[in-house]
Amino acid sequence: MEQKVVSILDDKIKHIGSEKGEIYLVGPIQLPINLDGETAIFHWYCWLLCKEDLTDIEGIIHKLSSVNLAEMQQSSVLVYGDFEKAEDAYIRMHSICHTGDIFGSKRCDCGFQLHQSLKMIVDHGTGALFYLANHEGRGIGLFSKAMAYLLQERGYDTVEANLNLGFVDDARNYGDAIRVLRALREKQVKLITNNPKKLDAMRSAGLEVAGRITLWGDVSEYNENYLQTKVNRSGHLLSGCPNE
Ligand SMILES: Nc1nc2c(ncn2[C@@H]2O[C@H](COP(=O)(O)OP(=O)(O)OP(=O)(O)O)[C@@H](O)[C@H]2O)c(=O)[nH]1
Repeated sequence: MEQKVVSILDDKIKHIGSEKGEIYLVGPIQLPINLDGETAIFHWYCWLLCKEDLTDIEGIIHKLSSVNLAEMQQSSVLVYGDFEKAEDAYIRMHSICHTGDIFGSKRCDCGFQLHQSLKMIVDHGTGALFYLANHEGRGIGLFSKAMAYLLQERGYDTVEANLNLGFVDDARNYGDAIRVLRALREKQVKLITNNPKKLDAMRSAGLEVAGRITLWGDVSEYNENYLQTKVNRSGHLLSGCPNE
């Protein structure tokens, strides 16, 4: 392996080790993002979860070519502003949504929330958006979400559909994201969410959450039931909703 390659990458990989498994965090990488015609410069990091300690950058590179990472999803985080030192920072823990984020589906509000939370972070001046790749369908996976959608088309609500397919309503875990957050910032954060369970998950993991910022919008005939179910069955808080 070329020494030059090693020296380019060496100080761009952070090892976050614990008995819960190894995390390798690569970055920052400059990412100019188009937000309604304005370009905002974010710093992007991606992380890899690993059972074994790969010791050094050469060990990591060696491993990469022998595992098929494209068959697995990796999570990442977009950081804006002086994230480590600023007193006040916004955090969005965004669960991957293939249909809403990529295709722009209006059956949910995910695409809107992704875009809007990046804008909120930029307007605020400092923050980070965690894009959590193992959260599809609230943790049930894309194929199961497609089956859940079919049940929803026949009258089941989001929660019932998950339960009838043998899942819990919400199978998401924030453990790795919190470990990465801690490596990037130790000070308190404010969470962009309508979901009190996310707040509980952060707080019970020992994170100092100083407040919650609501994020409602893009209500349409296509996602009315979905949003209503969030409030009626999943405990999402309506405070701050424009139609409250
Ligand atoms: N199982 C299931 N998951 C869905 C459905 N629609 C969207 N999702 C997933 O829901 C996740 C987003 O979670 P939500 O419950 O909408 O919102 P939240 O993250 O709990 O709360 P907020 O922080 O307020 O957005 C994404 O992973 C989507 O893929 C659905 O109909 N069924």
